Amino acid sequence: MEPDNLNKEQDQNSWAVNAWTLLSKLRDQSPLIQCITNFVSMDLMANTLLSAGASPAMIHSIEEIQDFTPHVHALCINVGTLSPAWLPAMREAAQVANKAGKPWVLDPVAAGASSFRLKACLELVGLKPSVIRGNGSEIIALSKASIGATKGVDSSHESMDAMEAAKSLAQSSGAIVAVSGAVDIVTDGHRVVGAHNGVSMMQKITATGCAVTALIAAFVAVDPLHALEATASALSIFGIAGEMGMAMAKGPASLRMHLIDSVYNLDQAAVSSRLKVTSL
Ligand SMILES: Nc1ncnc2c1ncn2[C@@H]1O[C@H](COP(=O)(O)OP(=O)(O)OP(=O)(O)O)[C@@H](O)[C@H]1O
Ligand SMILES: Cc1ncsc1CCO
Ligand SMILES: [Mg+2]
Repeated sequence: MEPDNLNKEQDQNSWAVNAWTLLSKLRDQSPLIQCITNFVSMDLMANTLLSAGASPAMIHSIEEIQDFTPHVHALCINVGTLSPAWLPAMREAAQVANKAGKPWVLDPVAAGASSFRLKACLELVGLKPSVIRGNGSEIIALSKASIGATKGVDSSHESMDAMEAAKSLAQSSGAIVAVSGAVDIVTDGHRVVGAHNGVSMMQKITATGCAVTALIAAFVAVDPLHALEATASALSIFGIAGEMGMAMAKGPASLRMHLIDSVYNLDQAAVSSRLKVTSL
């Protein structure tokens, strides 16, 4: 084998070993993940976390944050069905998590759909999330801080179109930025990796993006010092489960079921034979 190919194969192996190690840790440690999330995603998000081995808690009332948030292992904030009443709780949860040294992850759903939403997302970005995960259109809107014609919660961009936006958002915010799509991009503003697993039918199930953001929170909870690697691993694991689920599915509704089963049943052989992460 050419030395270049040998290096790539070793790289691939070490990503697969790392992703499997993190999933195993998650299953052993069952981190508690607080999710302040939209009404559409609550079910799929909680079930994705449970099937991966984490312990989800959809606790969003501002009255509970001071008591509860210091004890979680990570926090996921998702603005999908945002209304003014929810914002103070999101703000406070992010601040309490920061104070307690707990990682938190932001999903800026439909960031470019309205000025209210964009302003809220930019404020949350300023509260120092460890990771921001959005689709291409969301990351472009956040990075340019501008609203515009959008398809709402769906992306009108390929993830690759958002590469420069992702790098610049990572540099300005200090967060790891992930853009989901055919290739999931993960960057710290300098290094960029692509996670290639997944099937396009995952876009036809609402809240798969929200669910993978929560899964990222769970992976970062078990490896907070390596958020880029944890993020790429979570995206890869979810993508592999999508591929395996698709082999049994007849359409989006049955893929949803098989996706959750595949996250639950994932073994080392599937991770090491299927995982594909490359430098971009
Ligand atoms: N074309 C594609 N091929 C393979 N996998 C894809 C493709 N598009 C998206 N995915 C995968 O589907 C999942 C959801 O990504 P998507 O970009 O649709 O998120 P989203 O737009 O935020 O979704 P939602 O808002 O409904 O939660 C991710 O795991 C992503 O890797
Ligand atoms: C469809 C939808 N609308 C607001 S949030 C959400 C879930 C996918 O982001
Ligand atoms: Mg989304």
